[in-house]
Amino acid sequence: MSLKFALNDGTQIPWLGFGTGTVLKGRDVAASIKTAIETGITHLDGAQGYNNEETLGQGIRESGIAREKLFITTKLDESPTESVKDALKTSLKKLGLNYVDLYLIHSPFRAFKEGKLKQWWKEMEELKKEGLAKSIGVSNFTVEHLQIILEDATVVPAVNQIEVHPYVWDTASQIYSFCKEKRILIQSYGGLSPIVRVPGGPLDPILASAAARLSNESGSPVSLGQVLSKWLIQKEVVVLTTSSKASRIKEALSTASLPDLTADEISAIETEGVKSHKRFFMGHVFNE
Ligand SMILES: NC(=O)C1=CN([C@@H]2O[C@H](COP(=O)(O)OP(=O)(O)OC[C@H]3O[C@@H](n4cnc5c(N)ncnc54)[C@H](O)[C@@H]3O)[C@@H](O)[C@H]2O)C=CC1
Ligand SMILES: O=CCc1c[nH]c2ccccc12
Repeated sequence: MSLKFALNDGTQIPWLGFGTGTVLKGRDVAASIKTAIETGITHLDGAQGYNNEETLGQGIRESGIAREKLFITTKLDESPTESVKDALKTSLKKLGLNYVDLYLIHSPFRAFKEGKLKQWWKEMEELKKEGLAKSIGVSNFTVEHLQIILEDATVVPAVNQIEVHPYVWDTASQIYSFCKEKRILIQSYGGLSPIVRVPGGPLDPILASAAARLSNESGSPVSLGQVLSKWLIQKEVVVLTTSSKASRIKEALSTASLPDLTADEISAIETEGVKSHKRFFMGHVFNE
């Protein structure tokens, strides 16, 4: 049985999601999606803005897996040209689906500037009521953005998808704590940044020493990436990653069953991480 986290609306979400943004944005993802599903992925993360929802849907169909076995997310663009409902209907048509498991507001930036955050959230709540999205949530929201929609919300966002890794833990931890208190699950993206985007940083020796201990204990090789993902799992944070290689997907999937990191290892990862702030995605939100 693979690990799932509970959402505040009573549904469950697989801890690991396969992303179709970043390196896959604008590309034909059908083959990657089929490989991911055949390797054991059941959670797929898409977005209107990734411009590949058609081939995401194609990959799902070609995999032959039953719809109800999958958890599928897509996101409302930051500057949609249609109403929120029409935008989701367009996404569903492209995906070839009747509903998504999770629909997210991709970014608060534009709606916040135009004073439309509350109105967008009301429209999101309607979509959930109509069953077009089983769960609804947000992405790239700071505490300030969340507080605005929570003032009038009848549905608390199920998730907030943000950049989380040790090099942004100084700011991400504040959003994480607020969301924990409100029972909003955090989904992390960019989680492998310390090893894929800025390798050689102060975190590497700590990741290497934890990986060596876990390798000894589990009897099979554990990578630095798995240590980063294990850190997130132990915080009950969903991990979004991507790879066209079945071997890397297999490795990622096996992370949940590794022995736990110790409290000292977790503390060392966070202490070293916050010494070296490096943000890769949420600059448009935080203006850093
Ligand atoms: N809501 C938002 O604003 C954003 C959402 N996302 C979502 O999150 C997903 C994942 O984001 P990423 O930053 O790409 O994830 P990530 O930080 O896990 O990086 C993935 C990269 O790492 C490489 N990789 C994967 N496994 C590896 C391993 N074991 N060793 C070394 N390299 C490895 C891959 O080739 C890929 O280039 C996106 O596809 C998208 O769905 C991403 C960015 C922003
Ligand atoms: O998902 C990654 C970053 C992001 C935030 N808003 C958009 C819109 C379109 C593509 C990517 C993104």
